[in-house]
Amino acid sequence: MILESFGLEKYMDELIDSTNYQLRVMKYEKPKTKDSTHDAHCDSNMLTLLYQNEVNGLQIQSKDGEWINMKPSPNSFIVLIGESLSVWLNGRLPSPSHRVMMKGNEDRYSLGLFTRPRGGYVIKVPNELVDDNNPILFKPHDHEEFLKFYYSEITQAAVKPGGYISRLKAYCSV
Ligand SMILES: O=C(O)CCC(=O)C(=O)O
Ligand SMILES: [Fe+2]
Repeated sequence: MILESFGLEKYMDELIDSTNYQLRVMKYEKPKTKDSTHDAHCDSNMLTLLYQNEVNGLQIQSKDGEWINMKPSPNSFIVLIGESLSVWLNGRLPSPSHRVMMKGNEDRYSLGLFTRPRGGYVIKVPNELVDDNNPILFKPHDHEEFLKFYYSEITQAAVKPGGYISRLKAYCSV
C-alpha cells in the first residue's frame, strides 16, 4: 500500500527479498505503585506490526509532542513505520515516537513482528523520490553496519536521559 501510494511497486520484490523478520512477545508488568512509563523511542527497523491483549498502554506522540493513547480493537493490528523505511522514503513518511505507559491492575502482553533489512543489503533512496524540490537526505547504508554503530559506546553515551535522538538519521544524513 505504501509503495503503491508513491508509485514504487517495482521495488516490492527487492524489499521482500532483503527483509528479515523477528517475532517478539513482550510482557509489561502492572505498575507496583503509580503509573510506569517505558522509554519513548522510534523503531529503527522497516515496519512493526503490533498486537496486544486487552490491556491498553501504547502511546504515540503527535507532531506537537502530545501523547495519544492507542485503543486498538481486539481484532486489529497497529502498524508503525520504522526509521529505516522513513529513510528509504527520503523522509516522505515519518517514523512515530512511541512508548508504553502502564496503569491499572493488569499485566500487558503484546506481540510484535519487526521487519528489518538484511545485513549486506544497501538501503538506498529510490531515484524516483529525488528531484530539485526533494534533494536526497540520506546516504546509502547497510543496516547491519548501522546496528554496530547503534550499539557502540559512543552512541549509547549520546542518548540523553529521558530524550530520544534518532541515531539512524544521525548515522546516514547527507
Ligand atoms: O508493546 C508495544 O505495544 C510496543 C512495543 C515497542 O514499542 C517495541 O518493542 O519497540
Ligand atoms: Fe517500539
